[in-house]
Amino acid sequence: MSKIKLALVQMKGFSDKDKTIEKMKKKVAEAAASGADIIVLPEMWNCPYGTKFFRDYGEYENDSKSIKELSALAKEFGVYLFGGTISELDEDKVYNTCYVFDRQGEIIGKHRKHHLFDVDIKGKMRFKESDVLSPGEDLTVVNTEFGKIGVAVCYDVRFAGDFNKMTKEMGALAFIVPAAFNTTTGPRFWQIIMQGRAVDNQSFIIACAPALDDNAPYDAYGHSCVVSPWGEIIKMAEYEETIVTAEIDLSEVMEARTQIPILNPTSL
Ligand SMILES: O=C(O)CCC(=O)C(=O)O
Repeated sequence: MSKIKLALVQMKGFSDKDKTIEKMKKKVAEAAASGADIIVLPEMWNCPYGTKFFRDYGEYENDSKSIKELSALAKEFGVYLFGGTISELDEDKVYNTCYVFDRQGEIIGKHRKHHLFDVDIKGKMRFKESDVLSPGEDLTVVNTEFGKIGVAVCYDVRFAGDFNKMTKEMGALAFIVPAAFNTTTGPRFWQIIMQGRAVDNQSFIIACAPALDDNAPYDAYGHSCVVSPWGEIIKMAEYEETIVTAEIDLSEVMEARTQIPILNPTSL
């Protein structure tokens, strides 16, 4: 079984988390109605994007309304749900965490953002996630009925070596990237990075981002996308709310890797 129907929920939230959770439920129902096997949400979908919000919006895993709702949705619609990210509290630490649910609503993976977005772009933008967030330690590849899928969160996508390790050592055939690029770095880097990771791993890249929201403190770039192992943009959204659907065939990964054997160069 190599064909997968995808639905990426490019949404914006409210400052009221409960209201955002209700909206997310409607969007996931809409995505499921498209026949999706895998539904993906954006980075920090239930929290305004900013270091001053992360702790307040955080949830402990064993008492998390967001996780309960995501699990129930995965089960109700019988889909894999890559639950974007939420702010995860663990003792005194805060992580930016993606939970992955199978068709029964069980958690099959959890990825804590590994590389924190600490940048100082002169005259344009300063962001220091490490003021509040702690970095995750691990790379994450989950097992699905379709094959192995790597998970990375936003800035993680810039680290080509990690992706290469997930491909070569951990068997990833596709990557799901909940992200929230911004209108400063997005226009310059988003597409080229997504195509870069697709081409250098000969894998599908599936990236889901929040929609741009004039009322939010952070200017999200949107542009959720699906890129093929050949680097083709199969689908890419613009800035507005939308659900990006696409059907991909994982057999293309092995075709690309066989025809251009960069991952196993001694095989020729
Ligand atoms: O890498 C970038 O340019 C943006 C990353 C980002 O916005 C994030 O990690 O939240």
